[in-house]
Amino acid sequence: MEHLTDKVALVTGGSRGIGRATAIALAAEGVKVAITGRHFDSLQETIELLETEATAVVCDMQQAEDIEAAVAHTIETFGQIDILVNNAGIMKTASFMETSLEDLREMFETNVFGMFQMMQQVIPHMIDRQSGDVVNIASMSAVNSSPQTAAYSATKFAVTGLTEGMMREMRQHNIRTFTINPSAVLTDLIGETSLDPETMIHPEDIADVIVSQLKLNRRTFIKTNQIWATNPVQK
Ligand SMILES: NC(=O)c1ccc[n+]([C@@H]2O[C@H](COP(=O)([O-])OP(=O)(O)OC[C@H]3O[C@@H](n4cnc5c(N)ncnc54)[C@H](O)[C@@H]3O)[C@@H](O)[C@H]2O)c1
Ligand SMILES: CC(=O)[C@H](C)O
Repeated sequence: MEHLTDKVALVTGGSRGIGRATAIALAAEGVKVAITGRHFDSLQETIELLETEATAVVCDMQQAEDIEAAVAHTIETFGQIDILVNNAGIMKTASFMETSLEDLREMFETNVFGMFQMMQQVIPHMIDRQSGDVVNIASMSAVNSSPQTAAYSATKFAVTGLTEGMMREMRQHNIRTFTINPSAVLTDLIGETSLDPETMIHPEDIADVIVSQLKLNRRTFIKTNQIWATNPVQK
């Protein structure tokens, strides 16, 4: 297994949920962490939980100049980026006929275009160093689409396509790319559910999977996974 100590990670959407849990888990491994999000105060709350060198940057994934500035800040602060965790995302649920074009666009802006721009900013630094790890959070909604989530699913299917093609181009540069496909995780994004929270996946469980995959010997990686709750029960 690889050690992650002294590596540098940039985690998007680090203010809560899966992003916060991942930042905490990476920090516990000795990784220096930069987190991004839209609100300075909630980013600061995460920073206080990190037992490592850490920095926070306000960055709206819908703004290309914010993404550029966040990457520049991370490189200026830590000198490199070894691990990019593309986690920031939104979900708006509605029946197909009630889905507005505006909501579809907003989800594509954050979940797909933001991720695309973040990768285009970070990957050149990884190519220069002939090493890097990109972790893209897709979803089980990238595998199966369902009533009420056709538009969200479309963004996550797009994440899969974007990620796989990029991965096939970049592995010749020793860049590993992991697509993470969780089912329902207990976070603000999922909101109220009929499931007993204790039986759902918790954000820390996703963080554990990410850390364990990153620790694999660099000659190998898990291209895509599917993370399920063992026995989700109704409340
Ligand atoms: N919770 C689930 O059931 C679940 C399941 C599968 C995949 N996912 C994916 O996991 C990722 C994280 O979701 P979560 O469940 O932790 O949700 P969350 O709502 O708790 O966190 C989402 C994070 O993304 C940030 N974010 C949203 N829009 C942004 C923007 N425009 N610019 C910058 N930051 C922005 C938020 O501020 C927040 O920090 C998302 O990509 C989501 O689609 C979640
Ligand atoms: C919210 C989500 O992405 C689903 C449940 O996989």
